[in-house]
Amino acid sequence: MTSRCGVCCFNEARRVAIFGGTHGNEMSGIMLVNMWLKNGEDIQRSGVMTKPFITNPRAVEKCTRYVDTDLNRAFTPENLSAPCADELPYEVRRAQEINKMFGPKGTADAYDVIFDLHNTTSNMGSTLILESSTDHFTLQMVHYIKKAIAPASCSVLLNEHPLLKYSTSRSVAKHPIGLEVGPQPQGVLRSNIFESMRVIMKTALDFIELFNNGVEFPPCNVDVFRVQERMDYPRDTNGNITAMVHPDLQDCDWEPLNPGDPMFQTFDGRTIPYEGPNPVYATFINEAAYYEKQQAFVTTRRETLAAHAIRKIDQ
Ligand SMILES: CC(=O)N[C@@H](CC(=O)O)C(=O)O
Ligand SMILES: [Zn+2]
Repeated sequence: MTSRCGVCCFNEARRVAIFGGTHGNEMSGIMLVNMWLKNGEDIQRSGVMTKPFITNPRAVEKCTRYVDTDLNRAFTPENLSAPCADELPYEVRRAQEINKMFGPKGTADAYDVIFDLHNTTSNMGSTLILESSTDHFTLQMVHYIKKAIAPASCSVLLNEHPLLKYSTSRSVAKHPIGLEVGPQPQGVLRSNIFESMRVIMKTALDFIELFNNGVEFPPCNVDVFRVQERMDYPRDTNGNITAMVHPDLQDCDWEPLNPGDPMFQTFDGRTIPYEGPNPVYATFINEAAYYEKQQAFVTTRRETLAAHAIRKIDQ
């Protein structure tokens, strides 16, 4: 990235990948990618090479999140540099392959953009997930998508928390972006969720085409929800949960959770309130995949980010 006259300049985004099946039971992304592998009409844009790709085929085949370990946590420097060996967990070997094909992560050879398609059992609607508040290319893309799909809406989750950030499949790209759409049960395909995801992907590719054609995008603001804290269920000494998400919180993703508001409900009907110091916005509420990660929901706070003007580097 270079900056001149307050405009951030980036190389054309010529190599773009769309990942589906990073989790093998999140059906919309898997079905879309398989559809696009057969017929790529939706995703063809002039001057853009877009590659649809199933990231965890063994998990897809079994319709399970992962086989040995979560692929969307596997792209750590240690894993990516581990000597190749048959004893390595399947997803670690797969991460190394993906890093070779689409990376190497952190280098000039890496793909320009990787979209990673996910579904959640939470009532989050369409959510774009960003990993950096200073990537003005993805901020501009998110702004474009939000405007283009209105009155439909799309939230933006920013995960650059020093401890809670994880090493995603998309992190191999120069500009990583996650797309999380719910609610959709694991292993289930819902047409409305599939369609929302398809529209957002088409819109994102429209943005990339415009950018590559030399369109300059003026400065703008983007409202995001920044990941703050992970909240676990109450558990007994054996690690079993002793309460459920409270009915007043269930399905209330992106709504304010105030100190004193009901948070959990014990099996005998007692309410456990939220006791944080100030109001937060909860999301990933009751995500099925997060029971094993000791996480009932995530708290976020709202923030407005200023995106710089961008355009492509003159060649
Ligand atoms: C439900 C789910 O899989 N969510 C994704 C979120 C992300 O891609 O950052 C994950 O935990 O990897
Ligand atoms: Zn997922």
